[in-house]
Amino acid sequence: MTRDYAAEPLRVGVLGAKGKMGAEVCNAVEHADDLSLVAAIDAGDALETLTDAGAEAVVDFTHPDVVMGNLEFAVNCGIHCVVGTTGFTEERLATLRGWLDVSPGLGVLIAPNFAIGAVLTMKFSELAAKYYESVEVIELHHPRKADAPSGTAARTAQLIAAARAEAGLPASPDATSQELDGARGALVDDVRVHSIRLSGLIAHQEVLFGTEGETLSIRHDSMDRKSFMPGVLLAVRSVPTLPGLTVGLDSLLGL
Ligand SMILES: NC(=O)C1=CN([C@@H]2O[C@H](COP(=O)(O)OP(=O)(O)OC[C@H]3O[C@@H](n4cnc5c(N)ncnc54)[C@H](OP(=O)(O)O)[C@@H]3O)[C@@H](O)[C@H]2O)C=CC1
Ligand SMILES: O=C(O)C1=N[C@H](C(=O)O)C[C@H](O)C1
Repeated sequence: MTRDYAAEPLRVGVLGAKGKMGAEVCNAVEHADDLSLVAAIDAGDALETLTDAGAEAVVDFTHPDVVMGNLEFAVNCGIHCVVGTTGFTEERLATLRGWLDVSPGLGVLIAPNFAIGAVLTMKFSELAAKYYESVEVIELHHPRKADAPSGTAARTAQLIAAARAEAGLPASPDATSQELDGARGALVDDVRVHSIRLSGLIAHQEVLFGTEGETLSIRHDSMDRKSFMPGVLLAVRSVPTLPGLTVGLDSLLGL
């Protein structure tokens, strides 16, 4: 029998519930009439709490080191997953697809960034990429962030690099021949990415394009973690009807 989500709220569990994002997600789910928070789990808590509580979907904002274990448990238990945690390499995505192949009907949605403006920044950057000979990405975050570059910056660089490759563009021009280690940032698929960590910041990104006589800057700023919540709630409501692996919010936003 098909589950009628309109008649009964979707039962949601949150992993990383005491963290900066997890606490915000718990609050957002609690305030949504069509969702019910049935489990709030943090480090040291048993994952079985999810199944005991009858969770139908789980949201993971934990840590790159633990997210795969969490997802393996949830997928094995037939729980749909929405994932904001970073650290998803192609290898990890392939592993996930393998798990989902034997779990028909189950959905996992992973988004490097749930803020609408950040999703648009990635899309706009992908569109602009083929028109400029130079590009560099700067991401700026709070100093408690574990990973660098950010998942968003890595994804942005990959999208730009793919668009440049398709257009037949070579690497951005750069005459640097003497470099203090790290001064030119990290290379992600041939695109330079620079990571700033600064107290007072939350999550920010600027993509700089340049060609003869002009530059284009595309910038997004999340000044409050509430900026991620509309995207997270959209993903939670959508994931039960999105079987398989979905990466990014683009398709849910009609992009
Ligand atoms: N996609 C997006 O839009 C966004 C993604 N992120 C990403 O989300 C992740 C979390 O970010 P943030 O909330 O800032 O980080 P926090 O460190 O504030 O929160 C993570 C929480 O997860 C807990 N945790 C650790 N291991 C487990 C586990 N095995 N099971 C359950 N909980 C666990 C941590 O506990 P403890 O501290 O005790 O280890 C902590 O409370 C990061 O990867 C970040 O990059 C962040 C913002 C937006
Ligand atoms: O750790 C964070 O804070 C953020 N992490 C995500 C990332 O690495 O891209 C999303 C956003 O930038 C905030």
